[in-house]
Amino acid sequence: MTDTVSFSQRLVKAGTPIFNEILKHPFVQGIANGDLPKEALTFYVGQDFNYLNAFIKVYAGAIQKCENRKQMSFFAQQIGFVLNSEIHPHHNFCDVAGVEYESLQHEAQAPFTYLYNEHMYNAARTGDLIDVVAAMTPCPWTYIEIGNELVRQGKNSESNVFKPWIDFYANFDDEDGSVLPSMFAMLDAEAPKYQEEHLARTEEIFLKSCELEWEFWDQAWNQRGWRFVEPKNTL
Ligand SMILES: Cc1ncc(C[n+]2csc(CCO)c2C)c(N)n1
Repeated sequence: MTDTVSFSQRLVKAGTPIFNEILKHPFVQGIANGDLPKEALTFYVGQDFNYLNAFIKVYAGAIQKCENRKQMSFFAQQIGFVLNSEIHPHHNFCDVAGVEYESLQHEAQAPFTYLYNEHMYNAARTGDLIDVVAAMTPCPWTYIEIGNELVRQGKNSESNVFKPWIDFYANFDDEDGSVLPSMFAMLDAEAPKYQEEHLARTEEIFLKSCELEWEFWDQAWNQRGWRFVEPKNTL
């Protein structure tokens, strides 16, 4: 019976309690209800710009672990996508906050941005392809699920200032070449090569990224910086 559950389904099942907490988070509820403080929005965009730069570099690290051109072209396409398209939801937040996007592109890295980025870099440095993909999957998985859930709840009405953000993620896989199905397929193709001991560690990598997604929202909601250190801005 357990054999019928794919590895990606196992990860999604394990991550669902964390995803449910993400949905309840006041920042995500603020997107749903079209009401977020300017400070939370600008903090989020400044940190997310930094996160996306790391995400692109982790894709480059994943390319080094590929065994065929199909996998390589998927990651290469995603690098282009993150560079060119992920900026749309950022512009939505900036427009609502009334700030220029360019003014938020040199923010110092906050603690959970650092932790999440380093978590992905570590998977790319020390793990196999399955481990890097496991570290990266909660990013599209949770955002696409948030978008879909908010559309199901009818939150993307014309009156919601965050309609463009919700629609962007709800329609995500139509626009950019099925990132989530491709990542799930890669996880499922790699998983049979490993013993349970390795897969349990891969699951932990996935779950840590899920938890760091929650922390990323929470960090922006509270504008949480370093306690004692004053970090330098990114160049
Ligand atoms: C903290 C954080 N997590 C996820 C996303 C969403 N996201 C970023 S890149 C990408 C495409 C993957 O190829 C997606 C869905 C975000 N913006 N910030």
